[in-house]
Amino acid sequence: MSSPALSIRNLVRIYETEGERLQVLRGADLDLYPGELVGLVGPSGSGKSSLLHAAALLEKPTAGEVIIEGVNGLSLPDKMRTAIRRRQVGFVYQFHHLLPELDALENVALPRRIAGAGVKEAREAARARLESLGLGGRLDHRPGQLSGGEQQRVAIARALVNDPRIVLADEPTGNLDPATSDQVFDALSAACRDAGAAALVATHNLALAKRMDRVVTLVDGLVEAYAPKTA
Ligand SMILES: Nc1ncnc2c1ncn2[C@@H]1O[C@H](COP(=O)(O)OP(=O)(O)OP(=O)(O)O)[C@@H](O)[C@H]1O
Repeated sequence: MSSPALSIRNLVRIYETEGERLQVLRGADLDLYPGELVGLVGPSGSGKSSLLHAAALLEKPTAGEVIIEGVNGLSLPDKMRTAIRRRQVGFVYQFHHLLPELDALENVALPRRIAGAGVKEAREAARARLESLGLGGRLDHRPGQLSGGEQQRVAIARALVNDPRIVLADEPTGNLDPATSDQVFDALSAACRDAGAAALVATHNLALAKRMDRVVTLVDGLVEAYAPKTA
């Protein structure tokens, strides 16, 4: 078997607010392999977003390791950690987080520009991603001129524009009606498979989760193989 695209080791996340101490992750471990699509489920408040944000190197957990390309990203100086995050990790949020004043092409090209590409290369990469997601006719539309499903597909294109090895998605269809949710999920899984990226997708939608290659669940701050409850 190939080596994992992402390994999470002994991840601990404690939130301390006004004297209150909440331990959300208690030593979570997870390996994510290239090309696989993994569902992350668990009750509201179980720590799915906390795990994804730590895995994306967006937030520093209390303890643990996030190993990408064989390196623990959490042990790196800020600049190097940011560089790995930009190059290797794509993130899709529940709400698209697109910049309202930029059109679809500019929104998708932006992370590629930030990663160092020239204007032409970034626009070409953005165009290719948007076209493969069925948005070739929407390149110059701003987010406010797009439907909810289209906005999420633009957000998926943006997450993939730097050809990351890892895609992390936090309830990417949670804000959509069931039919659109299915379409956006299909677009996300096809885009990840085409790119050979490993994907971890948090969802409350068990029907969607079961369409992934495997499902893991957060139980008492630990990652476990998903075991559906039997009646
Ligand atoms: N910055 C923070 N400060 C304090 N507590 C926080 C913070 N972020 C999250 N929490 C708490 O940590 C717990 C886990 O939150 P998290 O968002 O990771 O769960 P989740 O499984 O993604 O939930 P949901 O399914 O509702 O999105 C929750 O009880 C939440 O209130």
